[in-house]
This record gives sequence, C-alpha cells and structure tokens, in this order.
Amino acid sequence: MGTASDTPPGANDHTEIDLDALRARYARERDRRVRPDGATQYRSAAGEFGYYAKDPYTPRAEREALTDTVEVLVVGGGFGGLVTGARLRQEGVESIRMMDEAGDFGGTWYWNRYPGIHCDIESYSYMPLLEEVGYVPEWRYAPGEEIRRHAVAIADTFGLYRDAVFHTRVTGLSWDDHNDEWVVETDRGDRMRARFVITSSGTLTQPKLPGIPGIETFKGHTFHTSRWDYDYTGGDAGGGLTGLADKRVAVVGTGATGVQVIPHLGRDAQHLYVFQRTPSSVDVRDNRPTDPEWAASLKPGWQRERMENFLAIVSGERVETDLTRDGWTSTARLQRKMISGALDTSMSPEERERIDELVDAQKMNQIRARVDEVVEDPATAEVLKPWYRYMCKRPCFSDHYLQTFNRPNVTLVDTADHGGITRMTEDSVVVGETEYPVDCVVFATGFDVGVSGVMSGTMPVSGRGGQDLLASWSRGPRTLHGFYSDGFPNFFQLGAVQNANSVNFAHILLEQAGHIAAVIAQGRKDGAHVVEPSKEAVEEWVRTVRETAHDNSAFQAECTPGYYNREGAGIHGGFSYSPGPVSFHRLLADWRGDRMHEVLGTRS
Ligand SMILES: NC(=O)C1=CN([C@@H]2O[C@H](COP(=O)(O)OP(=O)(O)OC[C@H]3O[C@@H](n4cnc5c(N)ncnc54)[C@H](OP(=O)(O)O)[C@@H]3O)[C@@H](O)[C@H]2O)C=CC1
Repeated sequence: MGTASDTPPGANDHTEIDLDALRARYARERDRRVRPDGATQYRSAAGEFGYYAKDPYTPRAEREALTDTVEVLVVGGGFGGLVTGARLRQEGVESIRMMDEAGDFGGTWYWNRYPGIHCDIESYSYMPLLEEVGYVPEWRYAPGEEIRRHAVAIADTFGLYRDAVFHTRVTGLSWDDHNDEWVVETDRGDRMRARFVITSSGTLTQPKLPGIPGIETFKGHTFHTSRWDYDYTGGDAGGGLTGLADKRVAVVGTGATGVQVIPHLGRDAQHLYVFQRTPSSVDVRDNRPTDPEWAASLKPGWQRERMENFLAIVSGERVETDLTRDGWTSTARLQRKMISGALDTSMSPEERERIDELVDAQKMNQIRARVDEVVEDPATAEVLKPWYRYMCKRPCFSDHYLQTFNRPNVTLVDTADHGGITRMTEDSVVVGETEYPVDCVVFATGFDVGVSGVMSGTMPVSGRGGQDLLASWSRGPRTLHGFYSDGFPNFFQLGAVQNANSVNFAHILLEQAGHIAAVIAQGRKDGAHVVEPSKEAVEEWVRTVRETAHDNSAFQAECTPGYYNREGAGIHGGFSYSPGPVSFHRLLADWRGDRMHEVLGTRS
C-alpha cells in the first residue's frame, strides 16, 4: 500500500500533464465563481426563514421547567455528546443530563434523513462504540437510518435517556462562584444547575440558505434537505418519492448532500432541474453489504484497531497495512492539503509540492475522465467536470449520481457565470434571463459549518466574576487542548478548535470523550472541586498551536470558493493542531499520564 510519505508509483512520470495550463484553467474556473459578498451571501434559517429549521420528525412535548441539579450536563445529543455520556457512565458517573434542540438523539443523523443519505466514511470506523453496543453494521457505507438507530442504541445501552431533555436550547450558562456550579437557562424556561457542563453542539445541524433575491416570494413548496418533507414527497430515506411523480422539482446544490439526493429526485420527479454552481468530484462508491463471515471472525478490539489504522493513514502516518482500502485511504497524500498531518521530510518542500501537484492532477484527470465515460451528452459532461484540486471541496463518492444525468427527465443548469441562481419568482427559478417554472425547490445548500452555539454567541457563557467567554476570546480561542479555558471551571468543549481534526470526525469525538471522562473521573477520585487549566497552561497551548501551524493559505487561495476556504477569503492554518490527530492523541495520552493534576482543583 502507499502512504502519504511514499513517492507514489508513476509520480515522476507525468510528462503528459501540463501543470501551467491546468493551473490557468483552475484559476479561470475559480474566478467564475468568486462572489464579492463571499460568506455573507448566505442566510441563516432563522427569523422569517425559521420554518426551514423546524423539526419535521418529532412533535414537541410540553413539560415542566427544570430546577434540579445534576452532576454533568451534556449539551448535544449527537455522537459527540453520546460518546461522552457513554464514557462518563463507564467511569461510574450516575447523574447525567443529556440535552438537545432535536427531538431525539442522533445530531446530524437526526436532522439529515433525506433520500439516499449515507455516511461516506466506512461504517466500521465511523459508527462509534460498535463493540460496546454489540453491533456490526449491515453495510460498508451505512445508510443514515442505520446510523441514527445506532445513536439511539448507544443511548439505550448506557442509560442516557434517563434525565434527557429534547427540543431544548441552552440560552445561558453562568458560573456560580459560591457553589462551584453552573446555572443553566434554556428556551423552555429551565433554570437548573450542573457541576460540570460539556458542550458538543455540532457543526452540521444549522441549515444555511442561499441569499437568492426573491427567495421569499416563491409560492410553491420548498424545504431544506436536512428537514426533509416526506409528507410532500412520499417515500422514505430509501427512496420511492411517489408524491413527486407529477411535480417539476428544482434542487439547488451539488455538494456531498446533493450528490446523494439527486439520484432519487431524478428517478421519481416528473422533471428534475439540477441547479449547479460548482461540480463536485465524484469517485466510485462500491458499497456492499457486510460479509457475515467477516463479521463473525472479528476479535475483541477490532474496531479500535481499524479506526486507528484509518486515522493514521489519512493523517499521513506510515502504517504496515491498509485495513480499509477505499477512496479516502488511497488519497491520503492529497488530503494533507486540508488536514495536515505527518510531513515527509525526506525531500525538499519544493520537490514535495511538485509531486503533490502532479499526483493531484492525475487524480482529478481520472475523476474528469470518469464523467466522460458515464455521461452520454458531451455538453452535460463538460459542465459536470470539477476544475480544482482534490481537497478544495469535500470529495464525493457515488455510483448513481453521474448516471442520473443520462435520464431524459433531468436537466442540468449551470449557474457558475451568474454566481448561482439569479433570482426566484412566485413560480420559477431564474438563471440569467431564463425562467424555469417549478412546483418545488429543494435546498441542498449545506450548513453554517463550524459555528457552535458558543462560537456564534447563541449560547452565552459567563465564567468567574461574570467574564464572558467570547469576549475573552476576542483575539482568538484560548484553550488548553481545545477543551477548557481559565476562568471557566468545569466547562468542557468538544470540537476541532485547538484540538484534532480528521475526515472521520467521529473518531476525534471518541478520543475527546475519553479524555474528558478520564479528567472528570480523576477529579472525583482526588476530591477536586474544579477542573480548570491555569492561564499559563492556556497561553502555552495557544502558542504551541500557533507555532506548529501548517500554513495552507496559498493552497486555499487557489481553490474554488466554498466553506473550506471561507468562500474564497482563505483560512490560515492553526485552527486545529497541525501536526495531526495521531500526534495529538499521543500528546494527550502523555499529558494524562503525568500532568492531569495540573487542571484539578486549582481553584475552589
Ligand atoms: N459523510 C457524508 O457522507 C456526508 C457528509 N456531508 C457533510 O456535510 C457537508 C455539507 O455538505 P452539503 O450539505 O452538500 O453542503 P455544501 O456546503 O457542501 O454544498 C452546498 C451546495 O449548495 C450550492 N449553492 C449554495 N448557494 C448557491 C446558490 N446561490 N446557487 C446555486 N448553488 C448554490 C453550493 O455551490 P458552490 O459549491 O458553488 O458553493 C454547493 O453545491 C459536507 O461537506 C460533508 O462534510 C454531507 C453529506 C454526506
């Protein structure tokens, strides 16, 4: 197998690739799509558009306001919150309240139930705690419903429904210095208390809408993919959208969601218009049911081994064997552009960059050639070809997407030269001067990515002496290992900020949960009043993250716009710990070995 640090076969044999011409083409295609309004072009699904974010799956139950006290409050019932709850239970913590805005557990898998939904990371590594729950996924790449059911199974296995509250949003957290407790206020009128608060409020739950002029005037039916309206479409996540048989449907967006949903809309709508601004790179999926013999042969510890092997490969570490062997592990070298990890130091940076660029060009040529092989109409095929480097956008995998454009009832509409859809009227989507009358518009336009309640300010956190967390971060996040900050005792955050990042984020969350549970358990054992890092420890970690930051701004600047590069504005490295998740997890394990006492009971 290859690793990110090997020179790939054929890397020195690219005489046919004209990199200058390719760079010029990439720049031209990028310039067609950059908008002067950048990230401000979007609208949140709030205020007059709040109905796009309503929960269509679970009725909201009335309940009494809470005034009790728990030991741990976990904000967020997605995998981050669930695995934290599970690890705390394993450490013997009894009093845990799980809280979520959704109507049940599952996080992103609660909200996203659109037809065709699957996870594009292999389920055996993605779905956490499989061995603890006693489950082997039915599919190599699991459908969303199987993943959602697994989330519920984790909650059942670890007794996390007990004390859980749903359809509840935290509106304020304030530290009570006198009692060493958090006072928690919510949009349900709760005013409860918790000794520890852990937030894992997720990144792919708040739907985002394009700022299309006239969007509010459209009188037909409309919804966002993360709040699928099966009452209107009929069918379920497996397809069979019989309600669309006599409907002209527009879908806006061709990202990872669009690629999964479009084959179903194309199959079932009377006519489907796909409004595309930037094509995704779409590689082979090759999904298959789990082999029962393989499942029966698995030995205890198999999942951790597989997860760690996958994480190591996609982080650019050297490993002996590739247990997964899929589109992620075979492109590890290319992912280094986005998710930095181990760097090959056996060659000069210039030589490394030249080889990276050639390997990238080779991969993207293969992706573009696949479009020609599958799509019958050459003009349509041309529009579906992605002209950017591999990790500029989330890579996609599908064996049905490109094929959909061979259907006579499917029309691809290229909006690139118009910055997206020009406007909407009462009954049409308009691109340039051309009107497309439709009955229904489905927005596959993504999420306010990376915006947790803490970062957006919708969950104000007031620490020691009433200091505001966001205000204390006015010059950037200040944490020890991404988890906690001085002045905010017993408050933990899960997420990628100053912590680790990976395409398999479920693995990162599992490590974070284990770490937090270990710290809390040690604190309980030692009789510590609080968990809080010192100001010096925080400053040292912020400096470490900054000094080790891998600056990929040059790469980002050449990328087509999207949320990876703040719509073309660029992001400097240093958001997460650049040396990569494997080094970070090692660093955390060492820290737990001999420095944990530094955060325990430092104040009371
Ligand atoms: N693990 C998995 O299997 C899956 C993961 N995901 C995750 O969710 C993330 C979000 O994916 P997704 O929901 O597809 O959202 P994205 O943000 O990736 O895609 C949004 C789409 O909407 C298009 N768009 C936005 N505004 C306009 C406009 N005004 N006119 C026309 N088109 C417009 C974008 O075009 P443009 O590109 O030009 O901006 C893009 O194609 C993924 O990156 C991935 O991390 C999602 C699905 C499956």
